[in-house]
Amino acid sequence: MDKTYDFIVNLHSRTGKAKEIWESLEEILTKDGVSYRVHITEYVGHATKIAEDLTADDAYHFLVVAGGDGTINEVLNGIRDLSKVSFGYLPLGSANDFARGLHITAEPEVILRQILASETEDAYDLGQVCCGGQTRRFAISAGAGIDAAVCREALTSRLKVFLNRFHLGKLTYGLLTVAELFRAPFVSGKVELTDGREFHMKNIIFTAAMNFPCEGGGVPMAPSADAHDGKLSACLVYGIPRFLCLCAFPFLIAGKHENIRGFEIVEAEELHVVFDKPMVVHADGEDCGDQTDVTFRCLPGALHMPHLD
Ligand SMILES: Nc1ncnc2c1ncn2[C@@H]1O[C@H](COP(=O)(O)OP(=O)(O)OP(=O)(O)O)[C@@H](O)[C@H]1O
Repeated sequence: MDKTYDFIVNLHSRTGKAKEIWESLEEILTKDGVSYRVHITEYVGHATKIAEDLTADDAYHFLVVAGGDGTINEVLNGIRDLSKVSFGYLPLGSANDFARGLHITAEPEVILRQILASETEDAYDLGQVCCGGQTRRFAISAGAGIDAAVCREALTSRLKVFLNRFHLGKLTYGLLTVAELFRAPFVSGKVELTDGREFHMKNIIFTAAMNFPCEGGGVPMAPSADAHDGKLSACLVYGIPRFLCLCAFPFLIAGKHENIRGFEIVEAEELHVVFDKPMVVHADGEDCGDQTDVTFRCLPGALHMPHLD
């Protein structure tokens, strides 16, 4: 099989730091005589278009995404048929929750060499969110409520740009979360799981459907989420006063929130959530609008990645 790699690169990831890392990676590709093409993203949403165009035929494709979690989500939502794609990943973002979930900790140069040397693939679950007439895939998490509102704010946050300069980008999420906690509307709703369980929720803070344990730059919403089990782990937070929720955040950040009042972690192949007022919804931090009816679903083993030694 012709192994030409298509690199989809977001030079704007990590507030532009990705550019210099990518330049050193491209030197390796040139020096090693690798057969490859580079597709640099030029605007928000471009990675989806690039992936759509690359996978429009019936051939098998070796894609490698170089960027952050937002770029991964865009590419995932452009791929026509996931079963015909090998999905390599070079973490160049600021939150890097996808890399964290995969336990990819090596330097990008090392990961690149591992991808190029890989002969086999590993399959991982993905998530899918359906709401407001749209269907989006997600790799890490999707959710409604405060975490989604924070993602919306973070997309345009000057605070993130500022903090990224000091390698403190993930602090953005903490600061924005405290602000959102006290300005979010009071919403009630119901969650139905595939096994028939139902949760009736008042004063919903958020519902986060996790494929990997962490979102928001390492916050372990569902510490035991496993992208090999065919299920999503949902963290439901509701029914507690907001100041108590704020007091519980250190436990959330430490991944010790499971037994705290107001925090519930449930596993399911699918969750259907209905709210009495619109809540902000996100998929991997990408804004899915304000919605009242949302379905989160697991797509077992849908993502094929080069096995890294
Ligand atoms: N040329 C471009 N100009 C401006 N924005 C772009 C461009 N190309 C891509 N983007 C946008 O940059 C956003 C953020 O990129 P990405 O997620 O890769 O990096 P990050 O925010 O640093 O990482 P993380 O999501 O892990 O925190 C993406 O949502 C994408 O739409």
